Amino acid sequence: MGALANHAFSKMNGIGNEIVVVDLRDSSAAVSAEEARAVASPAGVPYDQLMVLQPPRTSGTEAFVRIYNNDGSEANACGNGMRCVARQIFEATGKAALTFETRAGLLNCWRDSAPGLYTVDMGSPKFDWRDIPLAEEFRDTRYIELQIGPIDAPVLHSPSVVSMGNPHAIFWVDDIDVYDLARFGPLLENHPVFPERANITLAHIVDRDHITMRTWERGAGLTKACGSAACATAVAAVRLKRANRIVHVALPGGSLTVEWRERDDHVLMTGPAVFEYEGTFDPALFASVA
Ligand SMILES: N[C@@H](CCC[C@H](N)C(=O)O)C(=O)O
Repeated sequence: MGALANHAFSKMNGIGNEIVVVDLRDSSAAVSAEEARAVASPAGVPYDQLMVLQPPRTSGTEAFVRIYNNDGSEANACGNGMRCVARQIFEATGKAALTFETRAGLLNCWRDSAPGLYTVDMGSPKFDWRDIPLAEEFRDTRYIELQIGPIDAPVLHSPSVVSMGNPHAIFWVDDIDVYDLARFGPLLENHPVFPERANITLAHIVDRDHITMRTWERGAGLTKACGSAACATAVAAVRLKRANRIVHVALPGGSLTVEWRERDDHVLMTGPAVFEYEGTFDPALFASVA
């Protein structure tokens, strides 16, 4: 039956990115890909990412957080989901700052001075083609040239690529709404140059302080917001010398502020985390899970 039957969950969102949080810190059970998919099934609780808190592995951390996309795949990083997890633990503990561990490493989170906003230190971006990863060598990842058959939109051939713990490709366009991202997204996500697939973003630089964007997420499809994509996009724009180190990023579900801090190379993402409802998983959801 697995780890989640009859277990409590919180449904939250980070600027419209649908997040389910499950606290399994008192258990040694792990969530399988099949269980994660069962939660996302029509009878379950719709989500883009399922954030599962497991017992801490490193002293000084609150939890090891495993992150599942709704196709059951696991991600190393999820900015919006981490703000939701942080809000839940801030409210439970009253602490002022928290450290979590993810497959992307240790992440520090704190409450912003503005009420209702939370900051996650997403760590350092990576640009080397081996770290993103790409299937072949590209010396300069500020732009790479993709060989793409069925896409006849030239701007969708030369993205910037960045790892923010997970792989991102950012396509710079004049208007983020004219391209059919639901059609191009899956083709680009699964392009052979991305051996671990990639999150696909269309972004427009409004001015040095403002970017608009929308994302087709690896493993989750079109979402209202992707926090790590906002960080990757801000960093890529700074690398191209087209944005300042602190930039406001507008996504379909709301806005984030992203700072790529010069002194330690870390990327700080600030935004809200909204609590929607809580519940208990119906065991019937997992009846066919091995
Ligand atoms: N929505 C997330 C990103 C979640 C993971 C992503 N789909 C991946 O597989 O890399 C965010 O807010 O960062």
